[in-house]
Amino acid sequence: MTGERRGARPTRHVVVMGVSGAGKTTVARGISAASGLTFAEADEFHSPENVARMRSGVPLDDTTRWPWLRDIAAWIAERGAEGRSTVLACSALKRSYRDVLRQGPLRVDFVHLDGPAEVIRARLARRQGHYMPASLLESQLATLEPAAPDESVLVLDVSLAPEALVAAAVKGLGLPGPVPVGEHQDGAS
Ligand SMILES: Nc1ncnc2c1ncn2[C@@H]1O[C@H](COP(=O)(O)OP(=O)(O)O)[C@@H](O)[C@H]1O
Ligand SMILES: O=C(O)[C@H](O)[C@@H](O)[C@H](O)[C@H](O)COP(=O)(O)O
Repeated sequence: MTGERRGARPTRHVVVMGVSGAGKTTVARGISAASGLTFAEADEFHSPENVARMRSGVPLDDTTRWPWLRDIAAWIAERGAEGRSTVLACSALKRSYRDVLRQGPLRVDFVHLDGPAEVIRARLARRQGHYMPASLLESQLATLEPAAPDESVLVLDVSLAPEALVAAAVKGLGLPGPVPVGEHQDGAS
C-alpha cells in the first residue's frame, strides 16, 4: 500500500521547516505558487491553548506539540488520499517531530531554512500581526535539532532572497515547474 489513489500520479509532500521567523511561510507559499502544491500553515493547526501559551511568551513542549503534529500528519495523509500534493510551513524542530510527519505511507521531503540567528531575529523584530513573540526565538534555537545525514533534508540559507529559496527548493526536490494558468499539477481535479 502506498496511500495513493490507484492509478493516480504519485503525490509530493514537502515541509518547509525551521525556527520562527526563518521564512517558512514565505517560502512554502512560493513553492505552492510555483509548483501547484496545496499550501497549509502549521500555525493554523495549533489549539487555542497552544496559541495562548505562545502569545504569553511560554514555549511549547513535547506534550503540547504531539497532538498538533499528529493533526498535521493526518492532514497530509488526507490530501494524499485525494491525490493532492502538499507543501506545509511547519517548524518541525526535532527529529522526533519530523518522524511524526513522516510516519504515514507517503514520502515527505523536508527543506530546512537555516542560517544566522541575527538575520532571523531582525526579521522577527520587523514582523507585525503575529502571535509569536520574538522572545521565543531563543527557545526555538535551543530546541532545534538540525537534520541528521540519514534524514536527507535539503538545507537552504535563510539569507537568500525568497525567490532564490523557492527556486532552489523546486530544483533541489525535483518539483514540477510553473503551473500554467487553469491547470493543476497535483493530480486533483
Ligand atoms: N528570504 C527572506 N528574505 C527577507 N525577508 C524574508 C525572507 N523570508 C521571509 N522574510 C520576512 O521575514 C518575516 C518572517 O517570515 P515568515 O515567512 O513569516 O517566517 P516563518 O513562517 O518561518 O515564521 C516576514 O516578515 C517575511 O516577510
Ligand atoms: O513548534 C512550535 O514551537 C511552534 O510551531 C512554533 O515553532 C511556531 O514557530 C509558532 O507557531 C510561530 O509561528 P512561525 O514559525 O510562523 O513564526
